[in-house]
Amino acid sequence: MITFENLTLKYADKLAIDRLSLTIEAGEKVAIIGTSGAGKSTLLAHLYLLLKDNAAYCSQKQGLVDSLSAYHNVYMGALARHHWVYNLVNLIAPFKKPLNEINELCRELALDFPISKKLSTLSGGQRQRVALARALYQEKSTFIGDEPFSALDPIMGKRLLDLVFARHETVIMVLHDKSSALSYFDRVIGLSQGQLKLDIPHEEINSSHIDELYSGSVSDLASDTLNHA
Ligand SMILES: Nc1ncnc2c1ncn2[C@@H]1O[C@H](COP(=O)(O)OP(=O)(O)OP(=O)(O)O)[C@@H](O)[C@H]1O
Repeated sequence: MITFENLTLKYADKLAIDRLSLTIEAGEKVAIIGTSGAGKSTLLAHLYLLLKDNAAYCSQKQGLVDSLSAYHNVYMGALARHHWVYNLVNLIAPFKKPLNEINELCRELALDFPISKKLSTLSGGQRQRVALARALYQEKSTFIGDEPFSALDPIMGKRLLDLVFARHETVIMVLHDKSSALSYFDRVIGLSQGQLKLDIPHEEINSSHIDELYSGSVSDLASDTLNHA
């Protein structure tokens, strides 16, 4: 589905991704882990650029509009599916079909308040779920998420992970939750200082691989695990 070799990405002089080669096949569920500043968000944003037509992207920045309702923020996920006149009328007087669909989606995400509520009045966890609802409402085959459950409790996070997996063929997600990375994903990729240090399939990964990546003692691991790449 996507492949690149020796990818290098910089912000001015700051190296963020360092000669990274990667292939991700359609249907894979890939977790991306690594310490803060390792280059995870930069890699994810690049993957989204490459997969844009078929992917929904839930970024850390969210890009929600505070002055609009939860309904309209979620509806933004469907803007590209409709004529601009339909979108404009729906902005002023929402149509029944998207209202019902978004009500149902918000119910699944445990957003138990009226969807007419303004974004500016929501909590961090509620905003994160509105951003997730907008991504789900895009109905794309690939989900790209940058810590999309970071503000949620673990039970809610796992419930929403199930939902994301059920609705997307391919999932590529940055997350810090070790147990989810180990138990849910087909493959775990680890970055350190912009370099690919781990690439291990589900059957072979264990928590010590992740601990070593986070403790910085991953250099020996790299040569073993990258054979799977
Ligand atoms: N807009 C920017 N301008 C300059 N440097 C940046 C910018 N965004 C990120 N960086 C730098 O690029 C490197 C990679 O950043 P990135 O956000 O991809 O890391 P990350 O692994 O996602 O971190 P975190 O877990 O904290 O979100 C870091 O050293 C960061 O300081």
